[in-house]
Amino acid sequence: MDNSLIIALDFANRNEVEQFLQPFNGKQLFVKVGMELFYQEGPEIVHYLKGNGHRIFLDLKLHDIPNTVKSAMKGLARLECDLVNVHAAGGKEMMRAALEGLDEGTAAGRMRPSCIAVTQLTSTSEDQMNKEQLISVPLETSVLHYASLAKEAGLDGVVCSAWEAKPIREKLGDSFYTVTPGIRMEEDNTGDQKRIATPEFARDAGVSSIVVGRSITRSTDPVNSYEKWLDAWRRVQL
Ligand SMILES: O=C(O)c1cc(=O)[nH]c(=O)n1[C@@H]1O[C@H](COP(=O)(O)O)[C@@H](O)[C@H]1O
Repeated sequence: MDNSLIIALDFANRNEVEQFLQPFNGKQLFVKVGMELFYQEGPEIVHYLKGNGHRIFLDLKLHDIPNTVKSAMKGLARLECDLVNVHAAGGKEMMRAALEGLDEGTAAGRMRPSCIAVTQLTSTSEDQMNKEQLISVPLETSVLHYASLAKEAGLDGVVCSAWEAKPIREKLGDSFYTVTPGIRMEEDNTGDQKRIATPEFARDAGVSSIVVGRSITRSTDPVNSYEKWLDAWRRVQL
């Protein structure tokens, strides 16, 4: 999670993933497998990507009763991904159960996957949160609250927007990961994201990693686009 650029492989099936990866000529990437791809292809897609040397963020955003999350995480740990996630809204007990499941499912001698909690989705605006979730505090307060719960539960970090990364680091420390989607270049389409930020803004906020999906995966030249993004992200890291 150390200044990585994570590519969100939001594709419908393995065939599309293979087509996307083919021009990268075996380059090892940090990729995110989300529910669209996983629900279609199952654990096999993780084996395939790992087999090709990619690091994996398995983004299934677990949110259920603690017992169910624990059992699900026990199974997911066996896939030996680098990073998995839950929804902080599931509560501290559920987050602790997620870690217990991961610990139980991790083979002896292996590192358990890092586990982070989604705070408020980057597609959620403050107005929407106030009206639809009936949370009447500012959005940053809600994100900080969820981040604190995640830390208390023992998680390794959170998913948040780059806008909340700095206050989270200030409150919870630099070693607590802030993984931030909703990153866009000035010229990119916003799509359904509400709390977007540029790579430069993310750098200044000190985020741990950025997640980039459609700006790369829907580009007419994904390799060139990836290199451009990597350049921007690396340049801003200096
Ligand atoms: O957990 C996530 O990865 C996630 C959390 C969040 O708050 N917002 C968010 O966009 N994501 C994911 O990050 C990716 C962003 O994709 P793009 O908007 O296409 O760059 C998608 O795969 C989302 O599922």
